[in-house]
Amino acid sequence: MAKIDVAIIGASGYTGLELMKILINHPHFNITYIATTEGGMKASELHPSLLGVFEQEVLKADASEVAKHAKLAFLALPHKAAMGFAKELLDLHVKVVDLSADYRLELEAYEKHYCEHEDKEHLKEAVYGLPEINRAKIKEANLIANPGCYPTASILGILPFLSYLKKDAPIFIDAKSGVSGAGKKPTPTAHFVSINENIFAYNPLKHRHEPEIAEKLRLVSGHPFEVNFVPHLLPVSRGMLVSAYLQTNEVIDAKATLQAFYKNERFVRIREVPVDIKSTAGTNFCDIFVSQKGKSIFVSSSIDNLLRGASAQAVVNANLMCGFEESAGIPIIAYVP
Ligand SMILES: NC(=O)C1=CN([C@@H]2O[C@H](COP(=O)(O)OP(=O)(O)OC[C@H]3O[C@@H](n4cnc5c(N)ncnc54)[C@H](OP(=O)(O)O)[C@@H]3O)[C@@H](O)[C@H]2O)C=CC1
Ligand SMILES: CC(=O)N[C@@H](CCC(=O)OP(=O)(O)O)C(=O)O
Repeated sequence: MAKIDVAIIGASGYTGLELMKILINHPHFNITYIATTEGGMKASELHPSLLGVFEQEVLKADASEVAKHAKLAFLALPHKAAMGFAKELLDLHVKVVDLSADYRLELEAYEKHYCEHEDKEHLKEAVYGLPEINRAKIKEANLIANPGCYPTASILGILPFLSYLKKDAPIFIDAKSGVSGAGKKPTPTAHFVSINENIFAYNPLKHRHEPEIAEKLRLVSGHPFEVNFVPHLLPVSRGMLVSAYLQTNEVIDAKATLQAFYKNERFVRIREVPVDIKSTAGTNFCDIFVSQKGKSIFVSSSIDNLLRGASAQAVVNANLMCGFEESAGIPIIAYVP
């Protein structure tokens, strides 16, 4: 089978590196174009870990050049920078998997929580790339809005219980992320001295992922659940642990419900003991554990923020868009110990 040529824009960042690591060995994709804002170096100069492994030239990002070299492009750019580029690529008939938040939300919510949208036309056709809820649509899509890392872990944990939830009870989500979730640009909170042997909440009840989680739960359930979301920064490089506290209408068998819901899903694993971040680090798995006391449910999920939360999920989406096996080239062996 002929390989499909793909581009990575934003190759200098953390998710750009993870995309390269997955795509270098992918059975059906060929990296033909990689770019940063300025270009002019080799991939191994951007990321010394690629020395002797992947020496491709990094170019200055240019949409018309992408269209000459690739059928599909991964955008690993910050919000706002991504939509300008995506618009150009889509007009040139290049399929796009956008890792940023630019196409994830309905217009009104996006403009309330981010900025004015510069590509309202394509926003209408974007498909939210969480395969467990949108697999059929992803297969037909030209533009994928790859989900945020916190929303991926949160939605996957809550989804099996949505139809049993008490409609007037708020959903509480306590989330913790490794520092790579903030991207490679150093910030005061990500400084070694601030984060080492420390833990703290940030943007409690006003993080931009709260509306993303609420919107997707509403679209699946038809009910506007109140979502209360509090993220924390963990003193680790990668990994994400999300715990949700739920109330059901009736007493259900939570574990049986969870198992039945995900029985055919390759990248969701149901754990018998509370989940941990090391068992999913380096993989596309979302591990989920559930415990209950009558109608009160504790559901906890773990993902690698850079992989299931970004780059590996992006490649799963590209696999589906191109008619390949969903799991082709997707990492499944965790970085343990
Ligand atoms: N890190 C994570 O865990 C997750 C990240 N995401 C999303 O994926 C996208 C990429 O994230 P990540 O790789 O972590 O980010 P990084 O900050 O590590 O990398 C982003 C890259 O984009 C390039 N860039 C291009 N235009 C701009 C600009 N205007 N301002 C700043 N940088 C620019 C920069 O490289 P250069 O200037 O060299 O071109 C930079 O290396 C983001 O939208 C992020 O929100 C989503 C889920 C999880
Ligand atoms: C630890 C940390 O800072 N995490 C980021 C979210 C991760 C991410 O990149 O999500 P988006 O794709 O929506 O930007 C944050 O809280 O903003």
